[in-house]
Amino acid sequence: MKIFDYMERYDYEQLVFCQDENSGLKAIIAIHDTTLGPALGGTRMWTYDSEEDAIEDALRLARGMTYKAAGAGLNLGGGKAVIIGDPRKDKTEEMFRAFGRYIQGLNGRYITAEDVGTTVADMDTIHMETDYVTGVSPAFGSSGNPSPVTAYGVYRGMKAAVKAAFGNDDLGGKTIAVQGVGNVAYNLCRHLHEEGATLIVTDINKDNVQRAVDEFGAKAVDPDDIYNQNCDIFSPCALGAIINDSTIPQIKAKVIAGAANNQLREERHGDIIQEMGIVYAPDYIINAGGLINVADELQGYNRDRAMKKVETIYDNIQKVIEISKRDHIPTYKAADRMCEERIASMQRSRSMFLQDGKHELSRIHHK
Ligand SMILES: NC(=O)c1ccc[n+]([C@@H]2O[C@H](COP(=O)([O-])OP(=O)(O)OC[C@H]3O[C@@H](n4cnc5c(N)ncnc54)[C@H](O)[C@@H]3O)[C@@H](O)[C@H]2O)c1
Ligand SMILES: CC(C)C[C@H](N)C(=O)O
Repeated sequence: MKIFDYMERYDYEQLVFCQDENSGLKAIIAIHDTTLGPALGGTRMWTYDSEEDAIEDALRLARGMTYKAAGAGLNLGGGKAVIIGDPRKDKTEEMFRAFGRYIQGLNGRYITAEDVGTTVADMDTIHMETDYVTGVSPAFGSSGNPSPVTAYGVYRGMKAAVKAAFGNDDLGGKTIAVQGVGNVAYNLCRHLHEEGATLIVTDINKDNVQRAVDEFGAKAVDPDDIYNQNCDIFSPCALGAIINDSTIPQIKAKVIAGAANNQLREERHGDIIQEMGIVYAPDYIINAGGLINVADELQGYNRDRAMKKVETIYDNIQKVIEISKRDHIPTYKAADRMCEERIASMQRSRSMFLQDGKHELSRIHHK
């Protein structure tokens, strides 16, 4: 991979490599765009096959966060971090504290939170070294685990997409195939089950599957069989790039709405599913609930205020679908357009000089 070529193509600001021999930390922090504010995005811990895979994941996820924050109406930029390692075996206090010190060194350009493979306890450890971390334990006045809030946002966004596809937003009686029933999807399944949906689930983790079977009466299928299920909605809630050349021909659902980041392997896959008449709820719009929730910590966390903002995901999905119809473009392009327009217009307004500008880090700096 030619790193500068890649960074130039999507206009990345910064890529930081963190190495600490003592703790074994090998991490990458990618900052995509800070036009709207400091870059906020989670830290993923994963056993990457190669360093190149880890760099690419950090870069792709960081760019997604720029769009996620812009689409959700937040004054935040996009960034993401990855730690190379097995979250079940390789975590230590030294590692996360070393990582926290690297974040502190960026002096607020990047703020972290949870992602796949990291937990509230990890954020608490990072918090020993830096204030630039969210999703910390409620005991610190923070918002805690973002996953249930992400799940609620996905549930609301799914209803908006279902309304566009079926004429009303009732999920009762709908069959929903859920890929991955981890932190977010477990909570999502609870909302769907409560509304009377029939669930089909899969996961590579057998305990997670069993929990969904036991608690929500879900039907379990093998991971490779989730795409071709007879269902109304396909909900990808595991990892990215699962909408691709080999899965698309199998999909029978009328709606794709799930929590996973970077669901389209390539943009052209978004064009293909649009042509098939599938309503695709763009990932970074529908899964913004966790970001909205942790971002609220920067103002002094208020759960009611955060949840009110999470409700707007329903409206945002509707807005994207309207733009898609108006401009005759797929929903993923409509979402990009909506977010890019906001960033560009804020960029223009920020060129105006203010002697002492207010920004998102005021809370931290005025402590
Ligand atoms: N946690 C959040 O608040 C949040 C917010 C926005 C987006 N997301 C995204 O949502 C997705 C899920 O996040 P999470 O926090 O629930 O993670 P998680 O690790 O708790 O859950 C993911 C689940 O997917 C399963 N899985 C992995 N590969 C699979 C495969 N090939 N087939 C089937 N199952 C597979 C895992 O075993 C796990 O149970 C991720 O893509 C994450 O980036 C999460
Ligand atoms: C809680 C968020 C800041 C991070 C989350 N993992 C996301 O991708 O949106």
